[in-house]
Amino acid sequence: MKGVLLVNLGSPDSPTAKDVKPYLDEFLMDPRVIDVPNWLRNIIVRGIILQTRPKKSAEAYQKIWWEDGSPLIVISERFSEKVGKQIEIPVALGMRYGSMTIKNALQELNDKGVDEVLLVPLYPQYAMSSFETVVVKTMEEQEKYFPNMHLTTLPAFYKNEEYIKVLSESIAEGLKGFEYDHVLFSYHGIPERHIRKSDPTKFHCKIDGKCCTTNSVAHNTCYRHQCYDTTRRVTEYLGLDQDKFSVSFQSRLPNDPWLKPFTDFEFERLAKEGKKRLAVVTPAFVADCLETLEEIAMEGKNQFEEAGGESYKHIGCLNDSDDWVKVMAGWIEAWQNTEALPA
Ligand SMILES: C=CC1=C(C)c2cc3[nH]c(cc4nc(cc5[nH]c(cc1n2)c(C)c5CCC(=O)O)C(CCC(=O)O)=C4C)c(C)c3C=C
Ligand SMILES: [Fe+2]
Repeated sequence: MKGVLLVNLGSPDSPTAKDVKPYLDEFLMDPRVIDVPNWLRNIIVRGIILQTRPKKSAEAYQKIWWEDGSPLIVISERFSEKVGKQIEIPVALGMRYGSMTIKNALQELNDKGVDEVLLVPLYPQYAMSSFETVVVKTMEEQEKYFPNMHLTTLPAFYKNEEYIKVLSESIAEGLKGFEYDHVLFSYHGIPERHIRKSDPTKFHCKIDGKCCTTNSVAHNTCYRHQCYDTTRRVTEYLGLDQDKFSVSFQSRLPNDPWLKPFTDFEFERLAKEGKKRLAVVTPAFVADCLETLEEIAMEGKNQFEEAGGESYKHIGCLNDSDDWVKVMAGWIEAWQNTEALPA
């Protein structure tokens, strides 16, 4: 029997340093997130980052936490429930980090008699620190605990026409009635090294301003290309002029070189260039979370206004909107009936 496993990143159990610390430990000790030798990751994460970050992160989580819990988790649960109501096969929700484990979600499906699973990493673009780690972890759990299960993975859907349409239309809706000079497409950042590591050709990705627009098989796993391509498709759909939008990358850690331009620097640059009315969209996320609600909607607004900006709007993610639920349910039904996966 067929079933579906939706997976997102996960959140701490509560917005306290006590609960944020083990969550960050699991997250940052993932070799696909901090990709250095084990001994060095131990020093960086446990010896340095976890000494101060849990308190700071907990404070940020407190600002966005909902009565029902973490926005990312609550929204993902609502989405999963709505998708479940539109299709005929079981759906389970798991998180890569934290207490809503992938193993428990697979167990839930197994208990319902599911032995053919469609794995849906809830990330539009491919990165080794998001999409890939979900796939690898799910395969490990499946092989260890559910050897009779068969897994199929839904590919990163950044260029799928239905996704682009639903994303573009939700952005258009968010822009309605807001007079803007500029739309900033802010994607989660990753270290530049991850781009080169994920390049199967080992020579295409140079991050030189040309490689992301020169055709290559490397684009199948290139986060930077996929972010720019999402932006190109959405702005074409919306008919936005080239000088009305730009791309940036947020949420970096203070280690290696990360993808540029940085979102916080862009707030300043745009305000100083006279783009006083700014809309910000965050298409690396399908559900609003700490990175969108705190870093963009709250901190970003302050940064932009301090730099001279006058009006600012964060346009929320697709979340559990009916149109997005319909798109996901359609993909699942296509796989259920014909094994087809969205292109
Ligand atoms: C697009 C998806 C994501 C990628 C790629 C990604 C890479 C990445 N993230 C960190 C470090 C942190 N990210 C944190 C929060 C966070 N990250 C994503 C998504 C991606 N991360 C989401 C959805 C969230 C929010 C989770 C929530 O509960 O709402 C955090 C925790 C918060 C903080 O302390 O800032 C860290 C740390 C790295 C190092 C990385 C790539 C190498
Ligand atoms: Fe992150």
